[in-house]
Amino acid sequence: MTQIIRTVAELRPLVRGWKAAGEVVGVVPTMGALHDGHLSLARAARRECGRVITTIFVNPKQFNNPDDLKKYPRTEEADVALLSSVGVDVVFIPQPDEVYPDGFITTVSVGGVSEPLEGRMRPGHFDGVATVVSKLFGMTMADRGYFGQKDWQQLQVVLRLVRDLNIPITIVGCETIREADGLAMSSRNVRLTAQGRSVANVLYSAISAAAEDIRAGQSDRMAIREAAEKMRSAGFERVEYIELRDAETLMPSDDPRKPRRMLAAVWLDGVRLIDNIPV
Ligand SMILES: Nc1ncnc2c1ncn2[C@@H]1O[C@H](COP(=O)(O)OP(=O)(O)OP(=O)(O)O)[C@@H](O)[C@H]1O
Ligand SMILES: CC(C)(CO)[C@@H](O)C(=O)[O-]
Ligand code: BAL
Repeated sequence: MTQIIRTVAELRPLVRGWKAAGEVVGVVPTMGALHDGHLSLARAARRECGRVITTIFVNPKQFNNPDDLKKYPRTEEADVALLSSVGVDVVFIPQPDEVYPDGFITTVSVGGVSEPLEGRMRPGHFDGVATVVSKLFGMTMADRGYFGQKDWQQLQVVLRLVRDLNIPITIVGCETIREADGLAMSSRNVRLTAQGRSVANVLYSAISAAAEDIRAGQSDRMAIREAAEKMRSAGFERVEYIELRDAETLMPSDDPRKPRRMLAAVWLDGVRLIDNIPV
């Protein structure tokens, strides 16, 4: 039976009971509007943990764009049904005034890895993420936290956060789940027009081809330029960035012996899409 819990006061005794019984507790933080990408995290948690909590909270502090926050899809009832089908124990839906009560003034800010790419394009975004994730870890007292590789930089920020602050949780990074044509699943995909949706997969196919070309010896810069060109010809309004970075620090890296990641953010139909792949 999946239980919906909306307050920390109700959640805490339940989790304390589980822990006293020796159960491992997993948490899957989300902002709702769930799709198969989220459910894959919940399924991984279900396989690996005795108890699973999925949190749904649209965190205002991580939206640098008020319009994006206003338009963020909210589908609570459907989300709870999907999580029940995966066998999640608790859907925790904290209320904004409990997460950020009057007088709340603390910000958790992770240096370095938060700064480039998404951090530069969405000022304040990772402070918002690091602050709410720290709170969700504290509220749920989970032993394991599940995050998607689709938000690669976010995953690296969270790994750094728990290491630097000695938060007693193991972070698990789960593979990106894609539509049949390769488009990474995202709650924002529903805002694409039919025409936009029909070309959106060019984001993944173009960066995949670039990664392949780099592995075959083409220069990083040339491969990236060709990928950007493909997206523009497919009708993308804007290629915000395509970068090849050190997979962990997200700093520029031209050393192919170290794990690298190609990360991109683009605009299509007024929707901002991101994706990333190993190189
Ligand atoms: N396609 C996916 N594959 C694997 N994990 C995913 C996928 N999409 C999202 N996730 C993960 O699910 C968690 C919650 O993400 P979130 O609620 O922001 O969903 P989203 O679909 O990425 O939404 P958004 O469009 O806002 O980026 C994050 O850890 C995120 O990385
Ligand atoms: C991790 C997260 C739930 C924090 O609000 C959010 O950034 C997300 O959905 O990826
Ligand atoms: N998936 C990361 C959350 C966000 O875009 O705000």
